[in-house]
Amino acid sequence: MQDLTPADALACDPQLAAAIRRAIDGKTKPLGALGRIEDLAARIAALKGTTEPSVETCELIIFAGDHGIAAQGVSAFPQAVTAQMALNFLAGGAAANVFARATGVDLKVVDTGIAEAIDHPDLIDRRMGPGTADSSQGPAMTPGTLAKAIAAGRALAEGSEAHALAFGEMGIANTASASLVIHKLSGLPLDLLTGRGTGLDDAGLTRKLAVLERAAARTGALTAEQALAEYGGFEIAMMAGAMIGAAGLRKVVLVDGFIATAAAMAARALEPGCEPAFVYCHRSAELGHRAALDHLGGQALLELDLRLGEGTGALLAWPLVKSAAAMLREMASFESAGVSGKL
Ligand SMILES: Cc1cc2ncn([C@H]3O[C@H](COP(=O)(O)O)[C@@H](O)[C@H]3O)c2cc1C
Ligand SMILES: O=C(O)c1cccnc1
Repeated sequence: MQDLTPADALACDPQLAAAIRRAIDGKTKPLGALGRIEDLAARIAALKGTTEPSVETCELIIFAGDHGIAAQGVSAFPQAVTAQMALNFLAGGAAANVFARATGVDLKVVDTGIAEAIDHPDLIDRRMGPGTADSSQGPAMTPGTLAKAIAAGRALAEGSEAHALAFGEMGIANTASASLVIHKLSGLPLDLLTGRGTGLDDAGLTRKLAVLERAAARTGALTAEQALAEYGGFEIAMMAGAMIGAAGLRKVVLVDGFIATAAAMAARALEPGCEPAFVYCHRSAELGHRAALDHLGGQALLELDLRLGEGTGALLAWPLVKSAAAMLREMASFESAGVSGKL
């Protein structure tokens, strides 16, 4: 990999950190009264390198791709749903479309490798192939394809004018892929990371865990590149690249649920300097998300028992992110408003 954000490039200098804290504490409110929105505002200001950050526009990029491991019966839904849902996104009818409209976010859909190719004028074609290979049998993709997927994701993020980028995904069986990637990157046990996804019953969950344990046993300790090539999806790899690209431009990265967290963990392993750009938007009800977030030291903004993906949790958190930045930029200080301080 070349030309990545240098480690610590996004770190905030102590003088600016102190100025941001003073600016927040000087606003017309009791000290700390905006709670975690203050912490969020401080992080955004540090990322943007100013006490008055502008974070007013957001775009959601949904990466769709299929997974060979779906053939092992690890999802409650058939693979055809990936293509069908991609068409639903393009027609504006999915949960992500509705939330994007409600929160004023532009939405793009990328084909990273849907099994059945779709012809639609608004679909962005970054096909790496007709889905990954079955990672319970061998590597999901070659190192060359992985590099192409990461580069494509970076370029997409770098081509966006939005101040913040949210990333969503669609890919039947991608909770299986995410569990394997997180397992290899974190060392957390698979049984803590393997959930019901789209709604497997008890027998289905037992089968899924057995498939994932077999798949994981094919390999030993892996680098982040190896973990993504062995077990990733095209959409997870492209999302990881997009997260690195967005962070390199100091865009706020809105990290969605379990699958997006797998991409964030990989992005952070590939480029540790990108972490300050990440806002963990919600904690998914998918088993394993809590453990993955704890491993990353990330505290999710929302806990709504969502377990959908598509970027839905990131979209719901966007008004919080936008409001936190606006607070710093627009809210009066005790001094400017002539409000008396604490007795
Ligand atoms: C109709 C429908 C819409 C979705 N939107 C997101 N997902 C979510 O479910 C899938 C992951 O779960 P699993 O690993 O169990 O297949 C992904 O496509 C994810 O985005 C959906 C799933 C379905 C069925
Ligand atoms: O949290 C997620 O990203 C998720 C959970 C279940 C199914 N699809 C996605």
